[in-house]
Amino acid sequence: MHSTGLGKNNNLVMTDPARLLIILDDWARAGWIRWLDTEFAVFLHRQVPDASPALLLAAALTSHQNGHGHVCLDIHYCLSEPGTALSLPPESPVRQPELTPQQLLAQLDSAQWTQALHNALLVDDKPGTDMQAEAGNQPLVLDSSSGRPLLYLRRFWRYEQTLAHSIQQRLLSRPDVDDRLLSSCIKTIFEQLSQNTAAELTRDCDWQRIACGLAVRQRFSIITGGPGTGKTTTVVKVLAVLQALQHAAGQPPLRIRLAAPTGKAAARLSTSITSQLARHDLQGVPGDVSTVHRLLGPVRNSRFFRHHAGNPLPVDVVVVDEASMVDVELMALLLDALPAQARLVLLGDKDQLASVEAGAVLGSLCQRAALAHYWQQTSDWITSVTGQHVPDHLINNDGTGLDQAITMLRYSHRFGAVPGIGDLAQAVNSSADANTLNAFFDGQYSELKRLHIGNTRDTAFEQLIADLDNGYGHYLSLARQPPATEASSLSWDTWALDILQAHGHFQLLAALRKGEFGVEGLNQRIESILRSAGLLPPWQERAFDTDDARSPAPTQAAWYPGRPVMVTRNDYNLDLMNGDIGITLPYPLPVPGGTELRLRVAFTAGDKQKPVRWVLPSRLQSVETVFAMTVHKSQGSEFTHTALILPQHENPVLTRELIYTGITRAVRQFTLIDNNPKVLPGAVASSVFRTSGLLHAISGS
Ligand SMILES: Nc1ncnc2c1ncn2[C@@H]1O[C@H](COP(=O)(O)OP(=O)(O)OP(=O)(O)O)[C@@H](O)[C@H]1O
Repeated sequence: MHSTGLGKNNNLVMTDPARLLIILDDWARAGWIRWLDTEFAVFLHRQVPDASPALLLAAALTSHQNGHGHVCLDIHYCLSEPGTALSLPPESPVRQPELTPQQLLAQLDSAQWTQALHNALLVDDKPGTDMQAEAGNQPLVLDSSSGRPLLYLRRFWRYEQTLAHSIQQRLLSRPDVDDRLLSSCIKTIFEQLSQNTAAELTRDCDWQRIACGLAVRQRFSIITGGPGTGKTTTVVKVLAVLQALQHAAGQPPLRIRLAAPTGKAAARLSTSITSQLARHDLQGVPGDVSTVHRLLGPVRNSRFFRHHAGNPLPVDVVVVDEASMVDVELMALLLDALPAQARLVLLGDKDQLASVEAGAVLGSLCQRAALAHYWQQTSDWITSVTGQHVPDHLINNDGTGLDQAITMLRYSHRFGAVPGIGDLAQAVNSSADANTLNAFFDGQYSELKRLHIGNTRDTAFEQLIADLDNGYGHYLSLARQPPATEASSLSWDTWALDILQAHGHFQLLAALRKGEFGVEGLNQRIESILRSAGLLPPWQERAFDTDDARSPAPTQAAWYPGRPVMVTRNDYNLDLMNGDIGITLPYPLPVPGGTELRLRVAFTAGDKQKPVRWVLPSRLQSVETVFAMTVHKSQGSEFTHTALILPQHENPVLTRELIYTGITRAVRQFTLIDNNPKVLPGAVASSVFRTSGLLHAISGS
């Protein structure tokens, strides 16, 4: 076993930078932090050799926090609850370090640590405002303006300031809107498009109308709500109202762009809006949705985009769906590229897992959404324009300007026939206890099932996976009935589209990556289950070259018909986005003397002329098998039947947000697979706390 060689001198670590670096090295070897985090501290030490160990430790932990989705290190939180704040121990540590971060942090107090951060060469401790942000050149920024010392890498601090400044500006400069005209347009559009379900008519307050009014009234607004609360339905009405106002004013139609963070989420929004457009004549409301990256225009082989403050997007309105998945950098770049006059409407579920990258922007902005905090004058305006009355307990004259721009939709229309899924998600969200959670699976809801399995060799698990109606057997049976080799390319495309659609029928989600209950172990196990069931070809180990089955190519060993893969990195050359799912299938290709079937990966292309893109497997640089998918990767997707498998032991990765996100991916049926009765309630009791100074930067000053 590796030893740091420090022996019992651990109490000297905080007095000697060299010893601290040895400890950081040990943490990286133990898999508790990344090498990048350790290297960052080493780099700073080389630049400024007299930087204190406490500062180097803070720098490494700030970098570690960025890797866990936080924009900064919250000094107080880190000292008071180091395990939770730093998500340590990690999901699958290599080993226990000689001295854990928790033990080392116990040697520090907040005043001492903050004091050690005052180093003029490395830390900017008077960062001022966004406008002066370029002035400092220290790599770290200590922002104490909220009363809590927060340590940032300068890059992230600048993104947050840019965002805060831009949102503030938009909130301050409202567009000119004639309230009487707006009121009449809302009335007309809602009457024209309303489904008028019994549920809708019996509720006291129609939040969708309120959301519509507030989104039209401002240049920045957020519509948040759980699954099926009508975010998409509402935004279509917002856009229809905006175009109607333009029309009434004799102005040309607004230039509207719709975007989502992943290709999959973009396709889902496009499908939803297109189906509404098919039912109603909505002039000027587009059905095309692009990814946010594509909207900004990526410049090949660089981190830059064509659109930025110097070359703004030619738009009047931008709508971003699934905004909880947009990280602080991308959101800052988007706001930067948006003309000052344009409206931005963010849609998303504030309770879902945040982006994997640093910065839970939507979650931070919507922290106060449940209680609305509308001013009396906002409430009066809402009543006069939309006819709705805001309940008294949601009115608060101490609300912020940002509060006035946020609407939370509170009634789900999605789960009418399958209320168990929505009710369970809500119970998870409100931290229900073990008994309440268990009661959901006692048979009262046919849409909720629970499998207790000790390991993945359990027959019940095997049956679930291979099931022909509700498991992977569904799409794989279709995949085993290809058209005739000589059939038209349209027949092959139609077949592939049916399979891609059938694949969305069932998905197994996992919380972890490693181990028997992590996606890696599960993918192997599921492959072998499906092979034994005769649903996948038997030649697992034999290499199957993608263009010639007779010449094995070791690097391509994993390709076989039926293999589902997920793209893990945007590939602009192939026009595939992170999160896109393809299925490996045979495809007829001309060869001398006839036609032969070769393996290709079929992706939905979203193009009526060419609905399927058939990609040569070897061209796919970053893909992984996706029989099991992490809950993180499942965001922005939904599946008719979703199964969530939990590990045998509690783990810091398991949080309320993760369980909620997993459950809400289910449309008709949800199956929980677990064994240890403590794991579900333990996860539901622990919530992700994303440290960020964004809310204070917008509203606190
Ligand atoms: N006011 C309403 N009355 C009746 N049905 C509604 C209403 N609003 C939305 N729906 C229906 O509820 C379903 C979900 O709506 P929608 O897709 O707009 O919700 P969402 O919040 O965008 O969902 P998701 O979180 O899944 O993206 C749709 O079938 C829609 O037609």
